[in-house]
Amino acid sequence: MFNISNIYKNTCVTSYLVLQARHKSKTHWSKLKKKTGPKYKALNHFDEFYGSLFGNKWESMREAMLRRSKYVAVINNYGDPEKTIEELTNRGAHCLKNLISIQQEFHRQYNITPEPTQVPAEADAQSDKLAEYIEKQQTDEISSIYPKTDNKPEKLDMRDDEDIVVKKVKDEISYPNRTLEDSLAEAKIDESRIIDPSLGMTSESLYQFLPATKLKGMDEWVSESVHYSYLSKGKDFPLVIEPEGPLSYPEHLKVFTYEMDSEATTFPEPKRCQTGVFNYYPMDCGSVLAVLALGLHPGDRVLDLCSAPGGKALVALQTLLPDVIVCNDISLSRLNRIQRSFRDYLIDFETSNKWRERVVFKRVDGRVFTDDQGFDKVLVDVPCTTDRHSMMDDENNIFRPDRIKERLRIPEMQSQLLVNALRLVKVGGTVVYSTCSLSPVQNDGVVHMALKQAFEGHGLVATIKDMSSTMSGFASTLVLGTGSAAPKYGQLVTPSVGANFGPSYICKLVRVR
Ligand SMILES: C[S@@+](CC[C@H](N)C(=O)[O-])C[C@H]1O[C@@H](n2cnc3c(N)ncnc32)[C@H](O)[C@@H]1O
Repeated sequence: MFNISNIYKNTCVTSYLVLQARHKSKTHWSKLKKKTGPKYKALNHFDEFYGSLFGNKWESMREAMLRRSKYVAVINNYGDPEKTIEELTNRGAHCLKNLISIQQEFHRQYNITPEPTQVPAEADAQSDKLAEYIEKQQTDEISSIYPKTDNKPEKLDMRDDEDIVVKKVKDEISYPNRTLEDSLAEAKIDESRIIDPSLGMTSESLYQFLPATKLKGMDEWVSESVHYSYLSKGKDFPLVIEPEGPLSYPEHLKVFTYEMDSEATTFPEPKRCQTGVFNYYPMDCGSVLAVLALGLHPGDRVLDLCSAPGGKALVALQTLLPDVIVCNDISLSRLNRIQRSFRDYLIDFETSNKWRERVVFKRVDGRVFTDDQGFDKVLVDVPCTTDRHSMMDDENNIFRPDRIKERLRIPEMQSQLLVNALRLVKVGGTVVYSTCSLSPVQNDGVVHMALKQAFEGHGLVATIKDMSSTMSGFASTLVLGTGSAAPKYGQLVTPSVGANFGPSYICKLVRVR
C-alpha cells in the first residue's frame, strides 16, 4: 500500500546504506591524514625497532600497550587507611606486600632461581639478527641520503645503539665474588672487548653518543633506527654487577592490586576522606617498584631529580621513612603540579612547618644540580620516549616532526642526568635510574654510558645491583622481561594483557667510590 511514511523510511534506509557503502570503500581523508600523525610514527618506529629486538614478544606487548593500562592503589596514610583497605579488599584487591611474601616463600621453598637475564645462544642469535638488520638500515639510509655514493659521510662506522646493547651481552659477565679491585684491574686491559681492532673500537667505546649537533643538516633524513650513533673513543671502566639481597618492603607502605589475569582491574575513583585528603593514589606498579628499589631507610635524605608530577615522591613519603625529600624538576608548571598533588594527599601540606622542613622544592636543570651535603638515595626518573603515551596520544608527542632534535638528544640528556645523580649521592648511597620506555638504548645503554662517563670524568665508581632475584616476589602481579626482553643491568616491567603495567625500566646502582 502506498504510504508516505514508508517512502520516507525507505529513502532513509537507502541513503544510510549508500553512506555505509561509501564509508567502507573509501577511508575518509581526515582519517588518512591522522595515520601519518605522531602516534602512528611512534608505532611504526616501535614495530620496526622492538619487533626486530624482541621478536614475537613485541606483538603481545604491543597489544597490551594499545589497551587501557592497569594501575595499583597506593593507600594514603594521611587519609583513612583502614577504611580504604577494607573497601578495596571487599572488591577483591590484594595487599602487594602479602602477594610478594607469598611468592618469595614459594620461590624459597621450591628453590626456584630466576631465569638468567639472557641465555648466550639467544643473545648470539639476537645479536646476529640485529647486526644484519642494522647493516641493511644503514645501507638504505646512506643510499637515500647519498644516492650516487659521492659525498658519503666520513663516518661509515656509525652504528645503531641497539647493536651495541646486544653485543655487550656477550662481553660483560657479572662476577659476584670478585672484589672491586679485581674488576678495576681487569677493566683496564680487557682486550676481549675489542670489536673491530682496525677501528680501535670497543663495545664500551661504541656507547659514546654522537652529539646531536653532528646531525645538523641531516635531521630530515636520519632514520629512526640509525639516529643514535657513536664515536670511537677507547678507555675502559669498571663494570661490576652484584646480586641484590631480598626486597625490604617498607612497613608503612600499603599498596593494593588485583592479581594477574583477574577480571577486576579498576578501582573506584579516589575520594576525599574526612581529613580532606584523597584516600588513595592510582599509579603504575612499575613506578612503585622504582621507589622500592631505593631501599629507603629511616632518616634518609632523598633527592628526586626529575620529580614532577610527583607520583614517586609521594610513594616515598608514604613509607614514612625519609627525613627530607628534595623534589627537583626543570619545569615550573610541572613543579606546581607536584605541589597541587601533595596538597591533595598530605594533611596541612601548605600550612605545617613539619612539611616545609621535610619536603623541599627545587627548580634546577638536573644535569647541573649541586648540593653540599650529599644524598643517601637519589631517584633519576628521566624524561624518555614515554612509549605507551607516544603510541596512544598525538598531544605533546615526542615523535612530532618538530621535536626530532629533542628526541635524538634524549639518551645524551638521560646519561648526563644519571652522571650527576652519581655525583650527588654519598659513597655507599643508592641511585635508581628509571624510564617508561622499552628501548635498550634509553635503559641499559644509558646506564652503561653514564657509568663510563662518571668514571672517566669524575673518577666515580658505582656497582649495578642485579635485582632479578629480588623481584621474584612480583611474579603474580606483573611481567618482567625475560629472554630477548631482559635487560642486562636493570629490570624491565613489560606490558601484558593480563598484567597491563609498564613499560618501566629500573636499574639500581650503589656508589662505591
Ligand atoms: C618521567 S617524568 C618524572 C615523573 C616523576 N618522577 C613521577 O613519578 O611523577 C620526567 C620529568 O623530568 C623533567 N625534566 C626534564 N628535563 C629535566 C632536567 N634537565 N632536569 C630536571 N628535570 C627535567 C620533566 O619536566 C618531567 O617532569
